[in-house]
This record gives sequence, structure tokens and C-alpha cells, in this order.
Amino acid sequence: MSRNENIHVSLRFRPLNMREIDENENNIWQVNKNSVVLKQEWAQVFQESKKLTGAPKCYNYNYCFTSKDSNLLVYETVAKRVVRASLDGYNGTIFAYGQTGSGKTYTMMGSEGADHEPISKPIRKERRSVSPFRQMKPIVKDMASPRQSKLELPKEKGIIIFALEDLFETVSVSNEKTYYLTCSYLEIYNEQVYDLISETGGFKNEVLSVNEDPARGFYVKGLSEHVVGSIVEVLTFIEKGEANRKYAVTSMNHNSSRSHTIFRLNVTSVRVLDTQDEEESSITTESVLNFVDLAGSERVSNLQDTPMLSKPPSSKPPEGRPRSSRMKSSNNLDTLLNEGKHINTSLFYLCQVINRLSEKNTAKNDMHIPYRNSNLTKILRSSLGGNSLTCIICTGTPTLAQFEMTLSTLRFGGTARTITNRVEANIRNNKNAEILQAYQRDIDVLRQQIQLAQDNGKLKAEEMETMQKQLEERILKLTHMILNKTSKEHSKKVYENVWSITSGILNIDKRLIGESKDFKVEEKIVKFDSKGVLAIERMKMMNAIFKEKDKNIQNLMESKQFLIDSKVNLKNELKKAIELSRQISDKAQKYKQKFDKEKAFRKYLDMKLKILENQEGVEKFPLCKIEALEKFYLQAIDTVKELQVRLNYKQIQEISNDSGKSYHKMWAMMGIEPIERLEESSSEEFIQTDASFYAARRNHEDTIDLSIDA
Ligand SMILES: Nc1ncnc2c1ncn2[C@@H]1O[C@H](COP(=O)(O)OP(=O)(O)OP(=O)(O)O)[C@@H](O)[C@H]1O
Repeated sequence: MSRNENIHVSLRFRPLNMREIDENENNIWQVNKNSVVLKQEWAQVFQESKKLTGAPKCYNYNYCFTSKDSNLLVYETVAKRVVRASLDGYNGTIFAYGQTGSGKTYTMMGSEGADHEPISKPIRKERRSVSPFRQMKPIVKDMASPRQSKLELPKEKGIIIFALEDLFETVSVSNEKTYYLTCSYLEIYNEQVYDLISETGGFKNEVLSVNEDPARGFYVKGLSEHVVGSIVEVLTFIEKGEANRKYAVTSMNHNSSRSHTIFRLNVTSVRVLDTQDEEESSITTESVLNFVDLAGSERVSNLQDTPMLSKPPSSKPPEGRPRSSRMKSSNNLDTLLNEGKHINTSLFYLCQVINRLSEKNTAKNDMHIPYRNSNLTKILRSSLGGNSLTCIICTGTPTLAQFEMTLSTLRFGGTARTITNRVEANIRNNKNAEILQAYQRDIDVLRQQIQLAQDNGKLKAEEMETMQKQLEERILKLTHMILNKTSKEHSKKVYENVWSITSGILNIDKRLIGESKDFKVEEKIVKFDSKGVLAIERMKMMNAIFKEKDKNIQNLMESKQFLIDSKVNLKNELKKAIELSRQISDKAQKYKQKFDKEKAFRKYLDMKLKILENQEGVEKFPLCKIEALEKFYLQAIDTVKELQVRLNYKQIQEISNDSGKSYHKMWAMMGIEPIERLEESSSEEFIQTDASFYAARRNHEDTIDLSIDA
């Protein structure tokens, strides 16, 4: 059942800051519960200067807050209703609208402490008002019991934190419904859409497109959606997103948002009915909750007054987003003016849509609404004139200097208040199959996240454990949800149905663990007979899978280490081999030198031989010369021998005189005949032979006297 709901508009003035107090500025607005009006004394001033004729205009809103009112009061009064409704399937949008520096971020995100310093004074960094998420100290993660987690939340919490606390409080105690939440965070900077928390949780400098689908309406293609199980997880994502968001110092705000941001929570709930009707066994609600922090409208003159501005020599402003996601938008005038131009243009289109919608309400006709003019209005289409409980918090600066800008905000709020949305809860009656499909989707997303983290090597053991726990928790919930609500008589039939449905999930695991784990049809009924057994089985299975994966990772790490070691060894071996080869090559070099020398020598010899060969041959040496030589040689020998004989003969004579019989020994001493012969032959014969030998020789002698001296 749909119903008409007007956009809920409230107004909030911030307190004066230090600069305004220094400059003797005043709060010129009188705030009542549902209206604001110029204070009497200021109305008089305007009347006297003829800027105002008649009584001052009273601007009416659903609720008006004084500058002393806290964010908690704002949440309780205007936002809580929308947040709570999201749990019942109503889309909701909460956004802050107002000029720059009027307190939009303070309202949505909270603050570490209000800044009351004059902006013209040098900035004291430690007291700057920064989005609390950009100052948040590391969060101690405790996914299992988010309530007890040690969160370093900002001193002044913003609406988003209150909303999350509220949501998770309800979700965690709900027995009737099972909830699951996903979140995404986008930024529209210079009319381009960026994902502030992409798949890996970081920032991708990638422009996303806003597409239109007949069923879904406008949607951001490729925007990441993260399953969140606790407030800590959501805050971690916001913190990451805030670190990537664009801020800059301007004359109006030390920490001015340079982009519009939309933080989105998708809330799904499943309630299983106590019915035997298989076709309508559960109810699912789905809702989208948007928290929009718009960049503030600003005057060019204000931007030009910004302290510490630098004007670059080439002044073409960058159209896209600066490369470094964490970088603030640079404080040069052209960049600020370019950003300001885009902010003002998109806010102008927003006002245009609001005005048209307001006219449409009164004219009750089919008027064209120019949503397509900007990405902001495309994305907020269902929040403005569509199916959404929308609440706008208009923020204003209460000083005279900002009178015109405040007036513009007051008018915007006044117009928006007249817009009627057609609101309807997104409720569906489901079969079990659909619930299970939803869970399976959820489980698949978790699996993908685990896989992605694993692939990136970023998943630490404890993170893996947490993710695994979430996965198991969801599976457990799913099983309980179905089994608890089933009457005993029909249990078997339902179990069989559940089995056939969950087999899809089980199949995935089979794929992971191989075909060995085969579940038989008979077994399944037995398993389902005891409640929760399926979940336990599956938990065990998942545990086993993760353990196996852990082991594989361990093995891979070991193999990697082994390969690294082997590489080092091989490198050393290679070094040795190179050294050896160097030595061998040195030796080879030396041998080669020797070989070359030998070769050269051989060549030299060959050459000499050739020379000899070419000379007149030895055989051609004159024969007469040879004979003369031979003769001379023989004569020389004979001479020597004879000299010896003469010498020995004397000795023999002496000996034979002594003995007479041992003469043949004496001959032997002379070396003329062998001893045997001396023994065989008679001494006279021997002497005769010997004498004839010398006689023969004597024939050849001319000069040598062979006569033996007595
Ligand atoms: N209600 C409030 N109480 C105390 N301080 C506030 C309040 N609202 C805003 N402030 C302070 O005013 C300053 C400007 O606020 P904030 O940054 O939220 O403005 P903004 O509208 O988001 O500006 P911009 O559009 O430039 O981003 C901050 O220092 C903030 O702490």
C-alpha cells in the first residue's frame, strides 16, 4: 500500500565561529519550533534601509533547531524515523543542504570539536574541524561483538553514526527477522562519479557512469557494494571513503567539501512465516538508505578571498580528479573556481528539480522533471518525488554577512517541503527458494571477497577467520530460520525441499573440495532431522576447506622459499662456473701461446730442412773427400792404438820377464783379443797374427813409424 509523504524539511543554524565573534557579527535570526524569521531589531534595520517593506517573512519548516541543539537531537527528531522505516522496507534519504561552511558535514558526519577560530588567522592544525572519520584513530576490530568494540568515535557524532548504532541495535536483537546489509560510498566531483570504496576497499581513480534501467531506474554502473555485519565494518568503510574524499581550505571553511557524497546502505530483511504454504513461506523487505552530504554553494568572491591561494602560471583547471586520491583539492584559485562552478551548477539543477516537483504537486499534471541534467539529480531521483522517505536538513550561517546565502537556503527548504513523494514499502512474499537464493548471493559475495583478498595476498589469518565466521553465521542463520519455523508434521517434506535448494550451495563446496564428499539422498533426511546439523556440517566443511587452503598457501610459501633458496644456490654455482671457465680460458690462452711457439719452431726447422734439402745433397759430397776423411780417421785410431800398444808392450815385457807364462793375459790387457782366444791359441801364433795385422796396416802408413823400441 503506497501513501503520499511530503519531504520533511528542517532547519539548523550553526553557532557563530571565532572569526564572526571577532568581527562583531550577530545572529540575526529568530528560531522558533517550526519557523524562522528575522529578529525584530534586524528587521527594523532592513526596513530603515528600505531593503524590506512590511513585516519580515516567516519561513516554515517541519522543525527548526537552535544553534545550541546537538546532532543527537537532530537525529532523534528528524532522521530516526527514516532510518527505522528502512528496516521495514522503506527507502529513505537524509541529506544536508546549505551554503558552504554552514554545518552540513558537521551534521552528517559529526566533528572532533567545533572550530570557532577566525578563518583569516593562521590555521592551527590541531584544532581544525575535520570530518571525524578523517581523524579517527585506528579501530580495534571486534566483528563478533560490535557493541563491545573499542571504537574511537568522534566527540560529536553525526547522523550517520547515530543511524548505524540504531540500525545495528535493532538488527542484532531481532529474532523475528534476519537482516543483511551492504554499503557503498560514492562521490560526485566536478560532475564525475567516483567509487570511494572500490572492491579492494581503496580508491580507484575511475569515472563511473550513471545508467538507466527500466526496472531499477538510474543506477551507478560498477559501484562496489560491500557486505557489512557490524557497525565497525561500516565505519571502517566510511573512514576509507572519507580519506579519499575531496576537501580544501577556503575562505569560508577550513575543511570545505569539494564534492557531493552519497553513503548508501542496502537493508534486506527476511521473516519466515509460520505457515505451511510453500508459496508464501517468508517475507522479504528491501530498502535503500541514502546519506547525502552535499558540497555547499559558494560565491566566487568568497573563493577569491581564500587565504594562501596560489595562482598557477597556466591556469587551465583540471577537469577530472587529481591523480592522488588522498590529495586535497589544491588550493589554487582556478581549481577552487572550477570546483565551485561545478558545485553551484549541480545545486542549481537540484533546485530546478525541486521547483518543478513543487509545481507539479500544485498543478497536478504530468510535468517533465529535468532529472537528467546532472548526475546528482539522476542518482537522487527516487528520493525526490519517488518512492522514498526523504528528510532534508537545511543548514545556515546566522550572520548578516551571509544573509543572502541563508535566504537562498531558506527558500530551497520552503519549496522542498511542498514536494510529495509516493512512498511504498518494498515487501515481497517469498518461497524458501528465494530466501535461499538471497543468502546464496550473500555467501557468494563473501566468497568473492575472500578470494579477492587472497589473490591480492592481503588476507591475514585473523581477517580470514572473521570472514569465515560471518559466512558460517549466515549459513547457520539460514538453516535455523528454515528449520525453526517448520512444523514437525511437514518436516520431512520441507527438509527435502530445503535439501534440493541448498544443494546449489553444497555443489559449490563440492567443486571446491572435489567429488569425494558425496551426500546421499537417504543421509540428507537424517541430517535434517536434527536442527542445525546441516549448518554444523557445512561449517565443518568450510573449516576443512579453509584449512586446506591454508595448508596450500603454506605449501606454496614453502615452495616459494625453496625456489628462492635454489635460485641463490644456482647463482653461486653459476659464479663458480664463470670463475672456472675464466681460469680455463687463461690456461687455454697460455697453451695456445706455447703451441704457437712450437709451431713457429717447427716451421723454422722445416724451413731449415728445406734449405738443407735444397742445398747440394750430402750424397753429392765428393767421394775423395770422404775417403780422405775416413783414412784420416782410421789413421788417427791406429795411431792411438799403437801408442797404447807400445806402452803396454813395455809393461808386458816387464811382466813376462817376471813370470814368462802369463803373457796371454797381458795381451788381453792390451785389448787386442778376447781372453778365450788368448787361452785357446798358442802364444807364438797369437803374436804372429798380431804381427801380420800390424804389417798389413803398415802398408798404408807412410809417415808413422811403427818400429818398436826395445
Ligand atoms: N551545529 C554546530 N555546532 C558547532 N559547530 C558547528 C556546527 N555546525 C558547523 N559547525 C562548525 O562549522 C564549521 C563548518 O562546518 P562544516 O564543515 O560542517 O560546513 P559544511 O556546510 O559542510 O561546509 P562545506 O560545504 O564547505 O563542506 C566546522 O568547523 C564545524 O565544526
